[in-house]
Amino acid sequence: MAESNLIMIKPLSRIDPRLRSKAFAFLEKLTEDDSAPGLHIEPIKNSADPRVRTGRVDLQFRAVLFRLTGANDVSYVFHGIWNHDDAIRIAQRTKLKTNPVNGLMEVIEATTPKEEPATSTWVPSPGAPTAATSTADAGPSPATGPAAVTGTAPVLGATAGTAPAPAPGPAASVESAIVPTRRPWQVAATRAELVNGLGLDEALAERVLACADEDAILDLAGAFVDWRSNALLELAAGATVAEVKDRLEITEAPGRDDSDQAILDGLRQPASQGAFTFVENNDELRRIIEEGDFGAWRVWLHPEQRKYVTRDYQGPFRLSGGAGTGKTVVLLHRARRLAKANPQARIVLTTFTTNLADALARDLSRLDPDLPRAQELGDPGVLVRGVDALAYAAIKSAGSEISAAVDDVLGAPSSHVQQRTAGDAWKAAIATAGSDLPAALHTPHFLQAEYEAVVLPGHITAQADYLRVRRPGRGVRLNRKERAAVWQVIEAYRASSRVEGTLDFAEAATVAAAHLTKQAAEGQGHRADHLLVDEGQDLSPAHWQLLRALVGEGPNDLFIAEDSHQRIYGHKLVLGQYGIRIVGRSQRLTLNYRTTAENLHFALGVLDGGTYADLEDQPEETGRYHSSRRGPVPQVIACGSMNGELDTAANLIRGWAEQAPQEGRGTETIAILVRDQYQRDRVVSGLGERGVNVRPVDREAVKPGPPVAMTMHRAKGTEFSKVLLFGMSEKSIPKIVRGADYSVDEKQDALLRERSLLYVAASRARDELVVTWSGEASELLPRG
Ligand SMILES: Nc1ncnc2c1ncn2[C@@H]1O[C@H](COP(=O)(O)OP(=O)(O)OP(=O)(O)O)[C@@H](O)[C@H]1O
Repeated sequence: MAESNLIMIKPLSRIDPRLRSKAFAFLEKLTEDDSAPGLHIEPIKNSADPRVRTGRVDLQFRAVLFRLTGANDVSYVFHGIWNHDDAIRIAQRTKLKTNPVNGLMEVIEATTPKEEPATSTWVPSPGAPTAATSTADAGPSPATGPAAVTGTAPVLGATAGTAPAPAPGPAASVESAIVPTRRPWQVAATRAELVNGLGLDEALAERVLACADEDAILDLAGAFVDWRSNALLELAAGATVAEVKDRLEITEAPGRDDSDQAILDGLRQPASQGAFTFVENNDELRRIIEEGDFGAWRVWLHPEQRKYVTRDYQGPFRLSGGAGTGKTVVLLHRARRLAKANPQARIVLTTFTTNLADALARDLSRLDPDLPRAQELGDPGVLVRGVDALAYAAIKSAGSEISAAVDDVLGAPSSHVQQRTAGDAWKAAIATAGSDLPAALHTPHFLQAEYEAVVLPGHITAQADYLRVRRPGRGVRLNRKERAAVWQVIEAYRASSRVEGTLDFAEAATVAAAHLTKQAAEGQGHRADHLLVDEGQDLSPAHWQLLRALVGEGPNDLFIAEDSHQRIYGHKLVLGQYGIRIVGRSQRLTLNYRTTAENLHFALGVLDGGTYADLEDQPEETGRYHSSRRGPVPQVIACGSMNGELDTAANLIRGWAEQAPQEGRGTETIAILVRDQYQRDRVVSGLGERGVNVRPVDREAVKPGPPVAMTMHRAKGTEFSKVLLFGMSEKSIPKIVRGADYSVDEKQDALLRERSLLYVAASRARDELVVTWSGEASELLPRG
């Protein structure tokens, strides 16, 4: 009996649900004893690679594998499962090889069996994807075969078919020309650099140079499973050969032969681990098979992601990246890496809302169900909490000692601060004490922003201090009289909260930070060793003060994931002002895993016209991001009336829901996103009247069942296969942007947040995106 290792290939690991249990049983047996008679592990006559084997999954299906003999053990590379005849043909033609320049392993398909594999000719297997309509069941699988298992030129990442969206209802006109798709492209490298520097063979280099537009190079990238897929994607995004090598951590390793050991060595390089993984045990194998492509993030990290997971930093680090570039995935893996390295470490993983924190907690369990989890702030293990929940936990654990911090921040001691201030408290304070306020400042929005950006962070408790405080980044200038008027309202607000025994969220975070800072100054230490922050762009000054106070300065103290294009709450700020000095420790992820290139292009189009700065106040550019996947161009549909728009939506959702089972998905992977709860409920009832059942989602998680409707804010952190953005008319832009009562700066910032909100919403769509409105279209929609 001979145990063996198993190496799974990323895109081929998606196995038709009907074959999952058989595939698992087969592979489990293979790792226990590859000579077990039921497996029928057999070499193939006239095969291009003598290492190739087929194995019997059941009467109809065969697995194709490669057997590698290392110094001490045997490993199998799992290539895929096909119908018997296809499997034999693929096994005859496919070969593993070591790249002569960089030593990485490659999967090559020979044009004919036993012919020296045509490394110089890329040969798509029958039915392999060549255009935007690549689907998960491309390849030689029969109708009953494994939809996800393709030929040697499989599709990367496509999880659902890309059938055109069902026709819109009556009284609607499709404005599909809004999004240009084909963008001209030219490789930023010479032929010699591609061949001698990167390691592409001559023919592939030729094909790369011949690609005239983005579609062509993306299609070419999708034809490979090994390191070349990511390398071509980087080239598609405009990288030079030096940049590709740097991002994928490709080093030169000439002289490696094609021996089994050389191939195994090549497989262990970071550039290979984005596509190949050594399966650790049967539990892991089961999860890889069961989760298929949806669990790919758990197993196959892009070399850049891996770098940010494993590297140590001597202080705060900032990882930026557009929607869907895998920032959250990095955070989850990094939390796990830190917890495994030191089980006693107190690791806090936090984000802006409770919903997002719940999603992080669920995904961390998916990543590693056995990871030690902390229940309370200060316990060893990983604690996952929303940032406001951290503040309240710190306040609760302080007991009556919190009184001094309340005094410090608010100017009067109190330990009765567990309740939250009512949402309309600023309005009430303006009504009580706002008579001297100029009209432009007469808004709860302005006062809350002033309070959170200037008053609380500075621990200002007296009018005299407010009158002379610096107000960087606040836009609106205030003279002395205006400041006095603002202060009167702030005092009224504080007085009312004092009577009620409440704190608002920003006050709670500031008070908690003050308490923790004092404790640390008294030598009582900090509550956490490592803090990992998601959605950093949405956090307020008080949050950053709290986070800085929770963890002492030191190695791996703060790791911040953020995307300033997705700031939909709060105001722009600069981290350095809150004791978080990044200086030179920031990097960006650019490969979008979630959305198709077409949807990404649309989403990025929404951002045009806004100017953005990151958390270090550096300009943030749009347009750097690229996607590995292709799909239909988003449809934008103008409707004559609300009723017409509802008819269109009903048609569309009905059609998508019918397609879902054929595409192997539940209907809850379809979402309608709207601007607010009122509209959400209106859509749900309007569709109900048209016989289409849609479930409104609020705070709860999305569960298997009918399509869902939710607000664009709630959609943050989620993703769906198909998304309808409903009601994208000019009227959907809220009053603060249109109304006369607001200052120019406030309006501009609010408009920027609206753009970001639409960008967030559009970037939730993995496969298909449709946008509808009635009346006048929102000015934020991209124009063709
Ligand atoms: N290495 C990977 N392999 C496969 N899928 C991945 C990988 N990394 C991320 N993904 C998938 O891409 C999608 C987006 O990932 P993630 O949520 O981490 O991105 P994000 O940058 O945090 O996005 P957002 O800013 O929009 O929240 C998820 O479906 C995730 O599973």
